[in-house]
Amino acid sequence: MDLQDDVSNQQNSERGSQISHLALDIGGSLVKLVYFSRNNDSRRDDDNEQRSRNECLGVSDSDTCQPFLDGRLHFAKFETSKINDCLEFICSKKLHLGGFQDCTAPSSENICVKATGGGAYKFADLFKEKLGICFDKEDEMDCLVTGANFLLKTVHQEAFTYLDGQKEFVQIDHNDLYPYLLVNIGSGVSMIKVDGDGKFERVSGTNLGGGTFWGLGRLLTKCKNFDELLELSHQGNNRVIDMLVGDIYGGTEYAKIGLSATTIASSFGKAISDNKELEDYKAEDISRSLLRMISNNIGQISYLNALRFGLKRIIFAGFFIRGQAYTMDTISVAVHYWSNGEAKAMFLRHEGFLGALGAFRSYEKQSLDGLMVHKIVQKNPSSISSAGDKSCCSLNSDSKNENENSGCSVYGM
Ligand SMILES: Nc1ncnc2c1ncn2[C@@H]1O[C@H](COP(=O)(O)OP(=O)(O)O)[C@@H](O)[C@H]1O
Ligand SMILES: CC(C)(COP(=O)(O)O)[C@@H](O)C(=O)NCCC(=O)O
Repeated sequence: MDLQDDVSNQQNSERGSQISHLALDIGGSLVKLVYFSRNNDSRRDDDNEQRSRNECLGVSDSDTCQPFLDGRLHFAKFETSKINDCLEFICSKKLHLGGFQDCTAPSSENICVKATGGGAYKFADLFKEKLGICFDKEDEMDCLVTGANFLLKTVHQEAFTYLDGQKEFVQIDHNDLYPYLLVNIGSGVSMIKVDGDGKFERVSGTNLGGGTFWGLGRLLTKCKNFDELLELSHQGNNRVIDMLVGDIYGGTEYAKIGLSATTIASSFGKAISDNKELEDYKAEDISRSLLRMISNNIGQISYLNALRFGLKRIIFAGFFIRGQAYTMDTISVAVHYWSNGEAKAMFLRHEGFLGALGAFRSYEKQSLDGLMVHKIVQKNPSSISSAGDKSCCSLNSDSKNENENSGCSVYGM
């Protein structure tokens, strides 16, 4: 089944499903949306559609929930700078009204949607004006932690390590989950020591984050979008621009302090002596260097914070990572190198949706509409397949493309 079939299945399915509980995470770079659709139990057709969709997702029939419990989480993201696309999407799907479809519809000024991230404050008036909804604001750090704990506890094969091109899923014992360091690499970076559900402390952060990579990359390479910049980095060679220990030490290592000749001594350092202008460098090499610089730096600061609190597990999330092999490898190597192999870097398949998932979960705290997502997931992890609006993939690990993370449902980008 190709993507198009899948999308039309999805659309048919949405016609027969009840959409509810929209939650938003509006960050400095991206708006992330999560919403839930419960399949309409009275329609047998939907059973078949669900079945064929599950086949396409690699979810076996036996994994399918009973229709009355059955539901799906949908994920979507938009650039924050194109917030109007997001408003249009919500409006076209009536996501903001979804939770009330079966009840007497309240007047729109009573409709509150869970929202987190800085944009929950910045864009509150815009959402009120355009959609007539108000934001029920949830704390960003709280949501990140709730989202991370939710994924780690309930989604099968969510966390994995990535080293030397090898991706290995980690089965985390629920009783041995805490403490860990959560490093969310969004526009900026937050480092949070997590000790339990709702028990956490933001211990550090850095302003050299995903926004820095994308911002500098855009200026230096003239790339038009983030994916293009990432794509370029695949073909680049950072050694053209980075100053290596060998460049300083005449081709040899600095063995006394354990630095090999190929260690980067100074990111972008070669540019000071090359007598070259920006145009003389290839965009690929600039992108590679930049990606390495940011990833390395975050890996190192994360390790130092893990060391500070004696944490062995560092979980990296945020859309900067984007399931990128080179990014994950660089971060992992940095953590491994600095910790002498003591600490472990882990990544999440739903890396970019922690905040939105956390905001979504806060509906449950208020037990709205008897939402039983948690129970559904517990009962059957693979059945909360995430489906998007242009593509569809599963929350389980059977994704056709290993690198295709759960940010699978990408709409409007
Ligand atoms: N399509 C995209 N457009 C812009 N940035 C992207 C995109 N995909 C990934 N990114 C990266 O992800 C970062 C944003 O990550 P995210 O976790 O959404 O943070 P925020 O909450 O600050 O928006 C960007 O700064 C950029 O590095
Ligand atoms: C301010 C933020 C929490 C906002 O989150 P974001 O939109 O970047 O996901 C984050 O950008 C951050 O933690 N910046 C680093 C600030 C610092 O500690 O220096």
